[in-house]
Amino acid sequence: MRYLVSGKEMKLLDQNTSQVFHVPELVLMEQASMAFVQKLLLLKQNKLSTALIACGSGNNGGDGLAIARLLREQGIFVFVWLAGEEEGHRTSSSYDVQKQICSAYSIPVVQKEKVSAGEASYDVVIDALFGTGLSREISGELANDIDVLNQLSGWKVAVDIASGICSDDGAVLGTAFRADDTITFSFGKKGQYLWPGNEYCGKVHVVSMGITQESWLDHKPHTAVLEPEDLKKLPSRMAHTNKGSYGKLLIIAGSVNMSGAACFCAKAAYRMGSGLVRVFTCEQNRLILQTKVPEAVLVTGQENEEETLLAEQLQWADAVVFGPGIGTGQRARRMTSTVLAQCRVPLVLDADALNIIADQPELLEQAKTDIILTPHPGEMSRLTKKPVSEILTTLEQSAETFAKRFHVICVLKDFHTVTAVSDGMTYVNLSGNNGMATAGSGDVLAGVIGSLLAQGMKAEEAAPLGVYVHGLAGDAAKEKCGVRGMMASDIIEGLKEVEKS
Ligand SMILES: NC(=O)C1=CN([C@@H]2O[C@H](COP(=O)(O)OP(=O)(O)OC[C@H]3O[C@@H](n4cnc5c(N)ncnc54)[C@H](O)[C@@H]3O)[C@@H](O)[C@H]2O)[C@@H](O)CC1
Ligand SMILES: [K+]
Repeated sequence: MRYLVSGKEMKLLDQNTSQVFHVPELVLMEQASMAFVQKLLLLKQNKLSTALIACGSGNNGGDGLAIARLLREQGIFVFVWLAGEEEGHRTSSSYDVQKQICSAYSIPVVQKEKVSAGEASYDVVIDALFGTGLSREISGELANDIDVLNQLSGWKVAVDIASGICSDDGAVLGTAFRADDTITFSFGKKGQYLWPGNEYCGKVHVVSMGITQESWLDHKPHTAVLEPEDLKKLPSRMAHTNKGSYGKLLIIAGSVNMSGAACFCAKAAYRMGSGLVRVFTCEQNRLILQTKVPEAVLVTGQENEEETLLAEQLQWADAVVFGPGIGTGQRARRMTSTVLAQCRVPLVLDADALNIIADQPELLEQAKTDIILTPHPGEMSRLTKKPVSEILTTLEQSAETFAKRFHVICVLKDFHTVTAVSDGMTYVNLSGNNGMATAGSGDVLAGVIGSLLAQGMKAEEAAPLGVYVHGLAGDAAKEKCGVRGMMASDIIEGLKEVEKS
């Protein structure tokens, strides 16, 4: 697991490193610039001969000037564009020092007219206009400067973060540099991974520059990303075990004409390691389920006995998934009330269950168990009565607010799904790909998380780990069938590969 930080947190880390550990700002700047250059050369395998470095007037610009000097040492023809100064902005003291050094080494400075005329081309265009200090919309000439940079040909690389992207939430403040790669210092910044910032920052590379975990002091980071080493947290398999050792999962899913959701969910749960899965569904789905997932035990009942049967099944289970394909009719509404009132084991609420709860979110307050909700932005919009556009641009905040308000775990699904758990941690998921935007993908996720819960994982661990594993399964599916042809069943097959990774 590694942490992601906001701009404010990065400033705090910076201050603590300078004030408590006595590392001067210029030392950090030098280390950052050296790490940047090392990574840059590694990425292009030393095949660079010309570079343009656009510098703002703060410390991001100071980095840019130091990078110019270090690239020159490597025999690269560098040109710096002092865009911040040209626009009359106040310079930082470290920027002033770096500029003096650049002048002493006669590093060539180009003016805007020359850059915008496109007279010269550069192998790499480096953006050092703004970093984590960006605090308001970019306007006027500086906005135009960014447009000029975006129109240049060549490889585009941002120093720390693409200028114009808010480090906290990924918003575009006015306009933004479009980077192919971003080389960032010490910790990933949240805005590099949240939409739309992720599209502007390109591939993000975190390099070390001398700020360590010790600089957190008493402050606790609260946003994290899971990594391959976190797979060690998956429930272990013991030698002398049987199917009962790996949890009893109840999946309440499917309705007339909706059998697929139950199939995907149950199959995914078995592929995730469950020993026993029961599917509570309607009688019409018997044939298809018994053909597609013969391993699952089916429970169906007549309308007059369904409530009693459901209550019995809730008693049997170690964990429950409720919602995929149940519809939003009277039967589904009755079941929602029963499940929320009577379930005493960890519960995943997905799909139609979320649409029903959207009409009565207070039902969540009555529940007496750990609840994980897995809405996509459309379902979240119905749950919160906020437009989808707002949910998409405030993904982390939306998940966190909902989790806190209802004391639940909120898995807000998107390209980079955000999971807010009730203890205050939030996870941004980086596994997965756009091939997973396909029908049934959400049912697979619900089955994966449900399976981990039934195997005894705590809800606050099962939710982010399930999301991560689901993404890895999607990545394995991409290897086999690409993104266009990927179907939910391929993601289920991909689950088999995760263990090997
Ligand atoms: N955190 C650290 O410890 C280190 C940070 N370094 C660099 O320093 C950067 C942060 O530097 P700064 O805090 O000086 O900030 P920036 O260089 O990102 O921005 C410069 C200044 O521009 C002003 N500004 C903000 N928004 C503006 C807007 N829309 N239009 C015009 N002016 C605006 C602000 O006063 C801000 O301080 C990092 O991104 C990184 O590149 C490195 O030098 C290494 C050490
Ligand atoms: K930048």
